[in-house]
Amino acid sequence: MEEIETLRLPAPAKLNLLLRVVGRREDGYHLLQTVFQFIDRCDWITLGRRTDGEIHLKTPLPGVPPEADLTVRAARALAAATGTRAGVDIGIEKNLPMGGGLGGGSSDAATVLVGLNRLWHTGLGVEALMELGLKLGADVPVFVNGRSAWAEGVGEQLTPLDLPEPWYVVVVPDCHVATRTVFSSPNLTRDNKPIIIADFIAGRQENHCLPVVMELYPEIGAAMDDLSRYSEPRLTGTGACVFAAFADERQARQAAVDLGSTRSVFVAKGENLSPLQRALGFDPGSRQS
Ligand SMILES: C[C@@](CO)(OP(=O)(O)O)[C@H](O)COP(=O)(O)OP(=O)(O)OC[C@H]1O[C@@H](n2ccc(N)nc2=O)[C@H](O)[C@@H]1O
Ligand SMILES: Nc1ncnc2c1ncn2[C@@H]1O[C@H](COP(=O)(O)OP(=O)(O)O)[C@@H](O)[C@H]1O
Repeated sequence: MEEIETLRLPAPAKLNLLLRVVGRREDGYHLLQTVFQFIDRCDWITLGRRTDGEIHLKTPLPGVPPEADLTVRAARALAAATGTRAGVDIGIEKNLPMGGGLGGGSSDAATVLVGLNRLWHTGLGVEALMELGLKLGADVPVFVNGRSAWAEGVGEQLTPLDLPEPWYVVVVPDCHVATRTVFSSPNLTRDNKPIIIADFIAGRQENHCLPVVMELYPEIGAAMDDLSRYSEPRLTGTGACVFAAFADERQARQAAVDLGSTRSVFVAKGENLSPLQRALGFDPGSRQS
């Protein structure tokens, strides 16, 4: 069988369709209830095999030292866990705004874990990859698993959900939100009562970070006001991006054209199977990686 030398794979964005803060762990991390859905807007990751054991980032991102980049950290984590002597050249085509609440960094890391596990023949199962990913960021496991999900804990306790797959208009406000800033605000309500999945299915879609985010970043409230002229606006994660769902692609595209005269905006389709797993030909329901 011919050896694969290079893989080029998508790293999709996620939206948080709900984000609730229901407590705090001893280490200060917040306990969440959230719903993740993927969208077909993606970064693209290229992985080229090296035989010298080096892990090299060919396309460093502005403001992110290569050793801090989540793709490099993911590759190092997989190498350390498996003891492989293989190396890799990593390329990132960045389409997702950084600090946008779309999970781009976490998704890049997940794509490296899943892609390199294949390129390097390291043979870890999906659970082991999710566990490695969790050490890199709370959002990495859902991108490794690749199914829309209800999540609890810090986002690692996943229950796959079969959701409607609407069109989304996503507005990218002109500001970056540091997740840490939002979670360290004294004004964040941290003791909300937990709900159950059926409550979400019945229509709950609040984001408990929204009041703090609107107070710290007025630009995000302004973007929500603009989007609310077309459909009900929501915040993804701790922001900055806001989004609204449309049943119809034409309406979504028309809203994006209107908003696009003054704002950075894109249209994307909700997807319950991640574009990464689709690209790798994973059978939904199969646990093979
Ligand atoms: C809020 C969510 C929802 O999907 O997404 P984003 O808005 O960042 O995309 C995630 O849980 C983001 O998880 P993760 O990607 O691990 O967050 P990081 O940026 O590493 O977190 C930065 C800091 O925020 C605080 N933090 C983060 C997550 C959490 N559940 N509780 C916290 O208190 C911690 O102080 C942490 O050191
Ligand atoms: N490959 C990467 N892509 C994006 N951000 C990265 C990456 N590696 C490290 N980071 C750091 O992670 C931070 C959060 O990135 P990102 O995942 O895009 O935002 P969010 O968590 O708001 O969805 C960035 O501001 C950056 O400093």
